[in-house]
Amino acid sequence: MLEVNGLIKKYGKQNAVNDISFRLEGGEVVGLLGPNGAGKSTTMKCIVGLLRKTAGEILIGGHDHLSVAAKKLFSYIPETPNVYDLLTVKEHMQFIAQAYKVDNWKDKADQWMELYDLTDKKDKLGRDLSKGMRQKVSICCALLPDPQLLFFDEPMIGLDPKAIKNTKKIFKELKERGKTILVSTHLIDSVETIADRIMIMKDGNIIGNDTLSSLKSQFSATDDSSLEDLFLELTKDE
Ligand SMILES: Nc1ncnc2c1ncn2[C@@H]1O[C@H](COP(=O)(O)OP(=O)(O)OP(=O)(O)O)[C@@H](O)[C@H]1O
Repeated sequence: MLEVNGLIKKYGKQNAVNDISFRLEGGEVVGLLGPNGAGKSTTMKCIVGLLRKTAGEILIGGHDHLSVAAKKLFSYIPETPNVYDLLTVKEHMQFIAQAYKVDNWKDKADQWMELYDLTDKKDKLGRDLSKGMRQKVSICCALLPDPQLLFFDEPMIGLDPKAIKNTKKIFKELKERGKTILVSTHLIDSVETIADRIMIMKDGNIIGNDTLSSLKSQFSATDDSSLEDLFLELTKDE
């Protein structure tokens, strides 16, 4: 579903992403972890075409990632939600529904807005929404087209506890429905139970990419050590 080969992204002379390669098979859920500045957001932004890559090849469903065919396959939830100042919550849904030709969009949009407590905010303008509400709108917009592949960059940031709980539940449901998910997060427990694989980045490199149990055995962690213990061990400065 996703193939990244030799991705390099430089900001000026600095390599933010340092020649990384990885794949996501259809139906896989992969947790992308790493300390601040590791290159997680840069990697995602290059994949979804928001940043121009310096080098490398990225294929989505076998199509170049910048092609329309690729864009039809995925949704992206950015680390900072961008909403349109002058569209209401409902108009955001309508805009996405029309762009992605979503059937029966009103019922689907109502369900997502209800789940994220946005029903009574549906006529509020984007510019009048709180940070958490913007994040909720961003998530609803990404879920509405029901894409095969979802990129979540720090989806829990700014969400209230109920929305965090719902989002974890949605991850589980999406996984059960065979969706492919790449989720970057610092809330390690939010991916520990659902991720088929964990990818750990540090200084622009992938320093671990395997199932949790394989990572534990590779790095001689004990069976009862958590993903958090493993993460801290792998990313500690020498
Ligand atoms: N627009 C930019 N211009 C210059 N350098 C940047 C820019 N954006 C990111 N960087 C640098 O690229 C590196 C990777 O940043 P990135 O935002 O991808 O990390 P991250 O893993 O997502 O971090 P965080 O967990 O803090 O969100 C960092 O060293 C950062 O300072």
